[in-house]
Amino acid sequence: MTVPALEADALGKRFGRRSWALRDCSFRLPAGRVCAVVGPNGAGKSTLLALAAGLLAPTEGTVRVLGAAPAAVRPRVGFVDQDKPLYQQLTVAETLRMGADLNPGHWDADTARRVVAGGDLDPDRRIRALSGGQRTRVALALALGKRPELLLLDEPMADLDPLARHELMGVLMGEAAAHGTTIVMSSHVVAELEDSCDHLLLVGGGRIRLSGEIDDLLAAHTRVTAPATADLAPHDVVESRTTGRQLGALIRPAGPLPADWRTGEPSLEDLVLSYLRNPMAPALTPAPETTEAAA
Ligand SMILES: Nc1ncnc2c1ncn2[C@@H]1O[C@H](COP(=O)(O)OP(=O)(O)OP(=O)(O)O)[C@@H](O)[C@H]1O
Repeated sequence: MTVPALEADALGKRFGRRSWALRDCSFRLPAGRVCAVVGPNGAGKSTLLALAAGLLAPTEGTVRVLGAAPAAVRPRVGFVDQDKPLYQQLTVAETLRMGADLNPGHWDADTARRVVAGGDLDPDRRIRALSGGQRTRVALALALGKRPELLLLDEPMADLDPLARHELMGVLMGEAAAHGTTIVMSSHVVAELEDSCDHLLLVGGGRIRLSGEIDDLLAAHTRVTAPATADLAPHDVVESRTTGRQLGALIRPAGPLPADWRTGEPSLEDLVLSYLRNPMAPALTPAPETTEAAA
């Protein structure tokens, strides 16, 4: 069996005495996947990534990264925090040199230089003089230069312009394809993730609400239009709305659907938005054994 890139078992993190940022999170991410982590503000995405990066310790449960405790595999993991912490007084070139010094034997200078060059950045410019998006580019260059097996990115595209997003997404996908790098990336822009990600973790209220391969998750759901009197009861209902004599719903069918219902597969954005609009919708997180068998 291949070792999963990321594996959480009943993982929980509490800040202070009562406030749980994450609770009872169990999932398994096979190696080599590009995984989107989505969820509303305050859902627990950054907390989850910081736990995986070993920057926070779990309050309960476990998280294993590349088959080991996060702290034990730090050299094999790249992490770009939402705040992109960099040394403000260093220049761009000095920052990349620091990357090379900190990662002897596995520093990919070409990739790091290419990421920086794509932004037309002056290598002698100090970090403190860069814009937010330019800083993101340097942070991504540092993380990619490390040639990590797992790359954890907390909203990496948030302050990039559309062209830079497109270009850097291409660089990330190129890395994943060329080196089998597992990428876990939180984002609020779901439409952008549809073409690049193959795995989804939807976090809400500190819990995992959806986890799995995106194709499987989409195939498990059906958007239906039925007569207003239709009985949805045997199915798991994510959301439903009646307008006049018609009922529109997103369901997880529990069996064959009546022939007079119109049906279609949702898009990823439709699926995610439906779950976000309906925090009480039943979760779909395959049992770890199932994921393991599929892997
Ligand atoms: N250091 C901390 N101390 C206390 N509470 C915290 C801390 N970090 C996060 N939290 C709380 O944990 C919860 C989850 O926060 P987290 O930053 O993980 O959410 P998020 O999904 O990344 O949100 P966003 O999309 O806004 O970035 C929130 O209620 C937040 O207030």
